[in-house]
Amino acid sequence: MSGDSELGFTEHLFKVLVIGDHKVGKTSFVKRYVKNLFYEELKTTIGVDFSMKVIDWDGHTRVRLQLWDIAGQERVRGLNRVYFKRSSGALVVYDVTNGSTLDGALNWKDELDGQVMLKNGRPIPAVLLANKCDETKVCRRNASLLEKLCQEKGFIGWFQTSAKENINVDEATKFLVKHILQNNEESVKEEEQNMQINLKQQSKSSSTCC
Ligand SMILES: Nc1nc2c(ncn2[C@@H]2O[C@H](COP(=O)(O)OP(=O)(O)OP(=O)(O)O)[C@@H](O)[C@H]2O)c(=O)[nH]1
Repeated sequence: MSGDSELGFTEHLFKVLVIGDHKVGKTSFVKRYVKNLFYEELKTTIGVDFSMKVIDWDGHTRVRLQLWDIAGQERVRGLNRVYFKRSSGALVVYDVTNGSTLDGALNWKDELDGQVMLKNGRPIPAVLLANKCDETKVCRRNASLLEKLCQEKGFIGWFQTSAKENINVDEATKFLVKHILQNNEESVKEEEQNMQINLKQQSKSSSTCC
């Protein structure tokens, strides 16, 4: 959703999903990003938690980011179709200390692509987050595996992150928002082009009429 504010800002409201398996650090990532806080102990998310962050992107663009932190268990419960609707992008999180959560992240990405897409049929931008990197850094071999997975699965990129140590939290989110804004610009252009084509066709058919 986009519009012009009275102050001359273009305002955008984007819904961003934060998805991944149980305990990989989704809520921690959001809390670090929005409030710059970290907790060693957190209650398990039930259903979905919402947070909002307002970003002054540049001198004339303001982005309201609505973050949907979806409980890891929700994939099992199959309620994602409801949560994924009208989302503009996704942060797909796994825990570097728990290898099976990478498979989980790839499954989340498959589900996402099966349920939501851009107007032009392409997948919505998604970034893969290798979280808890304060515990073990992603080694070079794993880095090339992640590159490969990103290409195969259509992630726009990956970051090693730590919600605990505040590593790459802003950077990864900014990277995603940049892509969302680009997609938004492209779809506005496509709509304008389609409108012009329609107008041309209408004026052609009215001039040849009778
Ligand atoms: N070392 C380390 N621990 C983390 C990090 N991020 C989260 N944790 C810890 O991991 C545990 C789970 O974090 P949550 O943020 O609740 O995970 P979640 O993915 O939201 O979990 P669900 O709500 O069950 O889906 C907590 O004990 C956090 O303190 C991190 O970057 N590094």
